[in-house]
Amino acid sequence: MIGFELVSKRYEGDHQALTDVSFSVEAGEMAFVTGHSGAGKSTLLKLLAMIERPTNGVVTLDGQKLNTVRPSDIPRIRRKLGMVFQDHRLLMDRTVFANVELPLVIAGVAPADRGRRVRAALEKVGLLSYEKQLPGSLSTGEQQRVGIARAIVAKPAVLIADEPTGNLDPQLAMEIMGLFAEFQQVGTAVLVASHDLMLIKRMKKRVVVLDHGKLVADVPATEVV
Ligand SMILES: Nc1ncnc2c1ncn2[C@@H]1O[C@H](COP(=O)(O)OP(=O)(O)OP(=O)(O)O)[C@@H](O)[C@H]1O
Repeated sequence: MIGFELVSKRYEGDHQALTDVSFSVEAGEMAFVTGHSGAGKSTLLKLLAMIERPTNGVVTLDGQKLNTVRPSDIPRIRRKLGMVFQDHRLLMDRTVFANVELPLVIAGVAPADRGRRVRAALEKVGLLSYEKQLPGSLSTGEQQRVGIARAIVAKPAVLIADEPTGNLDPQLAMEIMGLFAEFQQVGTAVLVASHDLMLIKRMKKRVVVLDHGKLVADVPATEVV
């Protein structure tokens, strides 16, 4: 579902962020990508989201090579991808409902279908009764869950998250990770960048470790102790 084959990324100014990274994540699999600050975790996710392009190597999403995608095709391919950010990036002047509905509007889903799907996503994250509220009236953890509802409302094949629990307390962080694990169980490929090693250990999922842009370990879920 997600494939990296000898992927390197060099930013302008000669900064080598990733070097020859190869791994894949299958449908129904969840993996963490971890490593020190600056190790290349965000860059890896940005390549999948087509926010950045690799300098070398091949990135694939659902069998499609992203290297040769034309700019006009990017929105269509991005629909296969749900993205969650640490700072959730919600529209603060729109209701919770409108925020979660946005990907469906962009995808051209008929208004009659949107309400049902938005409510299903909000129910999944336990926020059904908040639909008419503005994000500012919600707690940080609740706002993060709205971001997750928005990421999954269009039923993406792949879910990626960049430090999604960065500013949450440990209990909430576990709850959010539990939600990701649920999506894995229904067949979504889930890739989460995090430097929270305690949390990663507790989740007992596969762990891909980056060090200065190189993949230095790929620990299967069964070997996470
Ligand atoms: N747009 C950019 N231009 C130049 N260099 C960049 C750019 N984005 C990232 N880098 C550099 O690439 C390296 C990898 O950055 P990246 O953000 O992928 O790391 P990270 O592992 O996500 O770090 P953190 O945990 O601090 O978010 C860093 O040294 C960073 O300074």
